[in-house]
Amino acid sequence: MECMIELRELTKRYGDTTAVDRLSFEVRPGVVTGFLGPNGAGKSTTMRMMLGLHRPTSGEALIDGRRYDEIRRPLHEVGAVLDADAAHPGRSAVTHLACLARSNGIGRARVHEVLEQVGLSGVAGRRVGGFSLGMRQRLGIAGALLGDPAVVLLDEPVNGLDAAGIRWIRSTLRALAAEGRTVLLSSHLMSEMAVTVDRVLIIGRGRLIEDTSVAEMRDRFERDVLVRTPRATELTGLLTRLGATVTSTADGDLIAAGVDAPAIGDAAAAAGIPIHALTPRSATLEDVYLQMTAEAAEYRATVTKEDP
Ligand SMILES: Nc1ncnc2c1ncn2[C@@H]1O[C@H](COP(=O)(O)OP(=O)(O)OP(=O)(O)O)[C@@H](O)[C@H]1O
Repeated sequence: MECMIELRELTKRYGDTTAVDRLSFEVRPGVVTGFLGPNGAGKSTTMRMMLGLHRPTSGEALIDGRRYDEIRRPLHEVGAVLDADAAHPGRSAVTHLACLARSNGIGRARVHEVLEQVGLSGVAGRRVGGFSLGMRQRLGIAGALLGDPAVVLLDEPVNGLDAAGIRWIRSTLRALAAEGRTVLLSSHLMSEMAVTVDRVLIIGRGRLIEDTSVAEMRDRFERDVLVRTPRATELTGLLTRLGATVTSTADGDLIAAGVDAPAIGDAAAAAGIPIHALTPRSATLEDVYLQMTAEAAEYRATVTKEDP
């Protein structure tokens, strides 16, 4: 079942625009991976190349070592939701899935299984046109799961969903990953990704900026430590000698950067200085993400400005 996605120097140019620029990364099974970047970063173009819908200018996107067009029964290996509105509005959910199943040699029993899995059994006979965005998104996922694929790709699945919808997507994707599947979803919003994914691949202007875990990202960008002590002057001197940059707040608390909380606690204990509070303050993931992608976003703003 385990199936890896591998991009090798994947590149797509449209005239003068390089939408995807020598992108190389791996997406591993068993975890939920987020594919993040500002609008226009190249996420959709990359996903469409993975699915054989766009031909790369150069490089390749491989799923389990093969290009999408070399996969014999694609729906059984890769399930994708690129657009929540892919189903015909006049059709019922069950008819939509039954057509998809039939054209891929999948039995009708599986249609009912996936409807059950996404919680749409009760509305299976209703017209898709009357579905909410959340229901359409569930239907899209049901279609992607029809062939019991090892790889699941979703383009902006949480876009526009309410809190309950996001929670449902999150638990569904986690369950799929826990079964050993490779799950990749794109988004331009870090805040939504932070609670949904384990790993993040961040791109800007078609290039890879970061390939890391959400936990690492939080740790790496831990900013400073707030310290409360009745002997602030003494502790400031001590921490400065340790190489920290220390400032004080209007309340008399200290903000120390350049040393971590355990080092501050140990130094204070060794010197017999009481500590009343010791709070590491991390930048929010959203801050970090915006900082990382600022250059790409600025570039876009400039390009837009220059457009007639
Ligand atoms: N068919 C096309 N012809 C010309 N340029 C294109 C085409 N498709 C995409 N682009 C350009 O390629 C770049 C990447 O677009 P893409 O849609 O892949 O970004 P994205 O990260 O998915 O953005 P969003 O978050 O807005 O969906 C953009 O600059 C876009 O204008």
